[in-house]
Amino acid sequence: MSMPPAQPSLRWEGDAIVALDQRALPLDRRMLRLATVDDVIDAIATLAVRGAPAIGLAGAMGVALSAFEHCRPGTAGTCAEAVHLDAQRLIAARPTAVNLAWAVRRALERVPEGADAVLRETTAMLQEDITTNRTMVGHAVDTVLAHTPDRPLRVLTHCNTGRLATAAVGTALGTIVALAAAGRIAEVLVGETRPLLQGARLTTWELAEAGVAHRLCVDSAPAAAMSRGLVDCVLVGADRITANGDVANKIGTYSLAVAAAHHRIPFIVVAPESSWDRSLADGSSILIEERDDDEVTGFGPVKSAPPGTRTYNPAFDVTPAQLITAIVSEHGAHRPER
Ligand SMILES: CSC[C@@H](O)[C@@H](O)C(=O)COP(=O)(O)O
Repeated sequence: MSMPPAQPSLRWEGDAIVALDQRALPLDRRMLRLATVDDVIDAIATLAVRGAPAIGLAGAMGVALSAFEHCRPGTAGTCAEAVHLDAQRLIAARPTAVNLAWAVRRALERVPEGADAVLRETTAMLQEDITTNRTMVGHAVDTVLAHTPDRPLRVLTHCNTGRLATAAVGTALGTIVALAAAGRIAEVLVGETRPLLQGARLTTWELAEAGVAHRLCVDSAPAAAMSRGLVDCVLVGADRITANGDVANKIGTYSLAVAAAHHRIPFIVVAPESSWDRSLADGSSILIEERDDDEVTGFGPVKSAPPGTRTYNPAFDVTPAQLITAIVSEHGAHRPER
């Protein structure tokens, strides 16, 4: 199956989820058909579907798949129990992005009304993601322009926060594409985002698709680029934002924020309201996903470290609120207290 560029990264089709396999990009555009809860868990855990809003939507659709499997007339008791167990497994597929738990729980609320009601809820969530993206990007464009010089900008971004990570234009990357459409982008510097290369494989692909000028750099280059005046603003997404404004995002985000603060460069986070977790006072209690050694000791079949090398491989880090210039959602810009 191949997909023309404008189609969304995931959708419901017939009796299954159809998703672009992000593991294969940019070399191969193949679509996956996820017909069972196990398919969805595997797609989320292996990052075939990735990015906080997108895994939330996939998780919610996973609840719909579970409801269609377990809930038929006369199965009320067993249905609720079975779907709740599947929901717990879906939430556990990736622990850091709160959007996953938020979306799965929202879909779960519809289970007593039957599987069709769960599916309708996921369709509503998908539509909401489209309008949320649009509104959020509008606020984020205004916020960036309020904090940067009046000329085409050099912006730096990390990981992938575009249409692949959401159901629509994206968050930070959607903002960059909108700024480019308004003639306000000179160049985007894209951090490659080791170990799984979401920047190198996905963000460059999206920027090329949108016709936005960009250069790829290794994850250790941004501080040097800032010191040479190559960065006017840093724009990133979020996986979980705590009550005080601490932000968990892709590993490497924290070091970008430290470097940006040192160089007095605005550091702006763009994320929907569903990325906020106000039940946590600050980022110290965010559960950070640790991933397998082999993501660091090589890439795909190519090994770069001696066999048996142990690794430190957190998928995310936490940027303290005081390093953040603004956090922008569909409700507007929030400036964390310093
Ligand atoms: C709009 S996506 C926001 C975040 O989910 C994104 O910045 C990120 O860290 C994604 O990590 P990933 O491990 O690729 O799912």
